Amino acid sequence: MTVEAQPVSELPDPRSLGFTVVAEDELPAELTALVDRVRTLIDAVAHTEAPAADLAAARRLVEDAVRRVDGERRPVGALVQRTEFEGPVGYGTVTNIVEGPTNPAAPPLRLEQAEQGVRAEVTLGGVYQGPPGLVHGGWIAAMLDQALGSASAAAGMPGLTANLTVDYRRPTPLDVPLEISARVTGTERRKVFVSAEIRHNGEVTAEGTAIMVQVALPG
Ligand SMILES: CCCCC/C=C\C/C=C\C/C=C\C/C=C\CCCC(=O)SCCNC(=O)CCNC(=O)[C@H](O)C(C)(C)COP(=O)(O)OP(=O)(O)OC[C@H]1O[C@@H](n2cnc3c(N)ncnc32)[C@H](O)[C@@H]1OP(=O)(O)O
Repeated sequence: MTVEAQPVSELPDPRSLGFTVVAEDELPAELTALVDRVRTLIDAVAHTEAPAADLAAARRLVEDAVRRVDGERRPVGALVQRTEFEGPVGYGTVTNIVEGPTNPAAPPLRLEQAEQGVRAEVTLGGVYQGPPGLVHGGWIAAMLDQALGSASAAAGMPGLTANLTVDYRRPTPLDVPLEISARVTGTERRKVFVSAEIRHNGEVTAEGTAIMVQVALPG
């Protein structure tokens, strides 16, 4: 495959483009702890068979919690900067639905730079269920998309997904560790070709390929 696209070694500082940026290590520990507990709450609520009185009491506590935290808000589109990704490519939206560190609706996924591309381990509980005991196929696609986009960004070529293909090879079970990995396989002009897999016990359960298109940034 031809290699005409080059990594964008000099991405502009997103702040100069009007983005709000927060460094991940500057997120308050109290916020990340709260996100973690709300994830636990979502899972508990989704599965509870508690008596009505306990449900009503819990609802009142949640209403109180909403009053406490629903004050000043970060703007939608705010970016988080992950400093362990080398160079100016470690940006993502802070509320990204698949990996955003402040988003309790996101799974506890954290893609890391690997020898080739990116990789992560994640365990998905019952709130990610599609068929009984299995991860929803849409979430499988979403996690592959996130890994594919991150592999492109980690290689210095952030872009938007133009095309995504998913093959579901085996059922992907809930409540067990899953390994996700992705890498760049080629480039052509602004197109970045990427491939990714999800594995359980070393066996591929799903694989995806995508074309990410590098979007021209001003500056
Ligand atoms: C300093 C940085 C500041 C900002 C940083 C912000 C964030 C950091 C970025 C990454 C973050 C890191 C992690 C990744 C996170 C998440 C991953 C999830 C990603 C997504 O969740 S993303 C949302 C879904 N995604 C969209 O919302 C895209 C909607 N779409 C469009 O916005 C346009 O469609 C676009 C831009 C894709 C292209 O438009 P365009 O006008 O720029 O370019 P054009 O059409 O000319 O295509 C150029 C070449 O791509 C080929 N091409 C185009 N489309 C194709 C297709 N479908 N299949 C096969 N090839 C295709 C053409 O054939 C041509 O190829 P050729 O060079 O051979 O002629």
